[in-house]
Amino acid sequence: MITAAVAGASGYAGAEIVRLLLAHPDIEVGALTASGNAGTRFGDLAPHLQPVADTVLQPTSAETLVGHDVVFLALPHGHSAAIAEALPPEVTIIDCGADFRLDDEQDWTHYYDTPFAGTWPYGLPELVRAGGDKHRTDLVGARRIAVPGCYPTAISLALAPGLAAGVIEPEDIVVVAASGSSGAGRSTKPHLIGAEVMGAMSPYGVGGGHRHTPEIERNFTRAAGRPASVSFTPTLAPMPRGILATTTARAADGVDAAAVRAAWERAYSDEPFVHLLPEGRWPHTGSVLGSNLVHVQVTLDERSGRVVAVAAEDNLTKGTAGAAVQSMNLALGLPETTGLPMTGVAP
Ligand SMILES: NC(=O)C1=CN([C@@H]2O[C@H](COP(=O)(O)OP(=O)(O)OC[C@H]3O[C@@H](n4cnc5c(N)ncnc54)[C@H](OP(=O)(O)O)[C@@H]3O)[C@@H](O)[C@H]2O)C=CC1
Ligand SMILES: CC(=O)N[C@@H](CCC(=O)OP(=O)(O)O)C(=O)O
Repeated sequence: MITAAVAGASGYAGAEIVRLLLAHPDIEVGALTASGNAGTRFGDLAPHLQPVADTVLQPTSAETLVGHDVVFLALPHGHSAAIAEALPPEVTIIDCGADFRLDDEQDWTHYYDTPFAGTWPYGLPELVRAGGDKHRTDLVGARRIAVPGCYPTAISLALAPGLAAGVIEPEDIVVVAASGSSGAGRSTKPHLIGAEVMGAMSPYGVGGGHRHTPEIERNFTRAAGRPASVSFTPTLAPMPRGILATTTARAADGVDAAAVRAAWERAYSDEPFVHLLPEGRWPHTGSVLGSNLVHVQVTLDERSGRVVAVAAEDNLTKGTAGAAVQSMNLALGLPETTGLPMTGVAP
């Protein structure tokens, strides 16, 4: 058996990793850690995870994590580098935080308030690059992996096939995405209190202010093979889980609807977790909840000359914990789909 520890198990992302690991046939769940909740019985915070309900949360430190084959970090950003440095190089570390996602130090410094820690392979196996190669190749055998942000997963998977195929232009991309409130984590924030969220929607990070903007732009630049620019507006939706990302980009000259469809089919026909819906069907967050799937649809709006691609995911599953476990499978040489839910929980 392969042993795995989860740092930050008391949070939403960490608990979702535990849920997936409990269904993984090759993994034995070891230490679960927290910060202020250290010393608490895990079942008091995550009563849905009965098999480990009596596990007591330990403090988050290299001492409590060492000795496991795999360590998942689901901590606020800025806390991963010190822990990673203190663990032996042979331990597989999967970081769900932002610390190792970006490769441009200036971008990091602009959007985050901690020192730049470096760049690890990016845990989005299905994301295509210019030339057709996918990020999967970076993850096989890797010992350090950075899981993408939840918005960049849905947004990048929605539009990258068109950029890699040259059927859309990389400048002037517009993205509006709605997220359930679990995307913000478990700690109470005034704008996330039930009465503020229920029955209402609102944008935030408007005007290029959201920290996922450079991550999305970097992914699109890699897909296009030339600089991409994105206007990204996130919105908060009155639901616990799920992201619906609507992306649009200018169609390249002379491109028709068949060429657009063919680009997305080529990118995703062999992907177990990215499902291009039949023509005319549009993604719905309720259909992917609890699963590691991303549903995608694309069309050419001939009137505006823009391609519209929409993706739906569960922010906590494919948007975080599922990507973490899928990346772990690749890192350890296990079949990529092992232990990952292919079915959702609708309605
Ligand atoms: N929620 C989501 O959809 C996604 C989250 N992520 C990333 O995953 C990470 C965790 O997010 P999420 O689970 O949502 O957040 P939560 O707020 O739900 O959980 C945060 C976790 O970190 C622990 N923690 C808090 N402060 C510290 C500290 N100073 N040192 C060590 N541990 C600390 C908390 O412990 P305690 O409970 O004891 O306070 C808790 O276990 C973040 O980096 C986030 O960006 C990535 C993609 C999507
Ligand atoms: C609804 C909501 O608040 N969502 C979070 C994104 C969650 C995520 O992916 O966060 P990390 O980049 O921190 O890993 C936000 O917009 O900040």
